Amino acid sequence: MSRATRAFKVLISHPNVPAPALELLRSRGAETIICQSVPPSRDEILQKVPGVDAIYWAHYQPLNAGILDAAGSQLRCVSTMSSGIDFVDIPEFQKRGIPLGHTPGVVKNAVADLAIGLMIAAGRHFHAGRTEIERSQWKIEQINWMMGQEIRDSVIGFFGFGGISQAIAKRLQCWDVAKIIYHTRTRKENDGDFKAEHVSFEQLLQESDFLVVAAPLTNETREKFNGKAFDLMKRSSVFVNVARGGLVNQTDLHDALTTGTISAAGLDVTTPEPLPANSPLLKVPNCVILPHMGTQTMKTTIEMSLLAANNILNAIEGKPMIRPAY
Ligand SMILES: O=C(O)C(=O)CO
Repeated sequence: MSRATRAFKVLISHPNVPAPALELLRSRGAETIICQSVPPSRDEILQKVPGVDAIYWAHYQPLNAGILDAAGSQLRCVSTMSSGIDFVDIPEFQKRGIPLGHTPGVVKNAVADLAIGLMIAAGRHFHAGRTEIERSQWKIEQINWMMGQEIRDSVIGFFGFGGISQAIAKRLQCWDVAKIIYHTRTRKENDGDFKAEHVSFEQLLQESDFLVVAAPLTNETREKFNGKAFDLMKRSSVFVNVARGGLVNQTDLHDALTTGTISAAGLDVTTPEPLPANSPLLKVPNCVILPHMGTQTMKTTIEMSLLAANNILNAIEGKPMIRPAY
């Protein structure tokens, strides 16, 4: 056992946290108390959390005062196993001075791969094409059928230019794109590494052939992509969201897709999640929808799980978390 600490208790909110993360915690003195319900049950968490030293939050349900109160005043730290932390009441953590960690960075490659998949799937009408086969409407004899948007010679726009956007931009360096532009509050110093240009939000909307959303959900970004925004986009543009459904007004997106205001959308995230099977968005042929699986590769999931475990171990050992959330 390396750098053994006194025994401490960690509540693990989900039974499927990868074994390497559990083994790491145990090798450093943790007693792991693992919730067994899938999806996680708040009742089970509330029953098991009293008295723990740390909480390993491996799902997206609200993490707030109710959980912290139930844990008790001995609680020393919490880490989510996620990059996004929009479901966490951060002011409550700050008020109590409880260190909070999360797992950005390690998610970027898997999400970038999936984002490019969505750009192509939406831009080249994968879902509409499949639907036409099922409807026996295969019209290959029509030269202008299923015309899509190529990545080559396109302006690629990013809303947010953190790790995920930069991983996409890095991949696209050899795709012969016309230009890479992005909108963030302030210019990113390393944007030259990606030959990317900082632009206003309006310019991003007006110039992008593909507009990729990869930014946190905050009060400032909530429903940033609404009817007004879609109206400014090109009619041929492809909208991709790999961040959070809450950045988009989904009714307005539905209207923009069905009225031809924009050409297509590729979404890994929606509101709500899970998206109900009768959602009108699922009936829109020019919308490719995935069930929030951006990080669903074993490699990335293990990396996320180890980072969350190391956040906790650092805090327990009195060191700064590797990826503190505030
Ligand atoms: O890590 C996150 O926040 C995710 O949304 C994973 O897809």
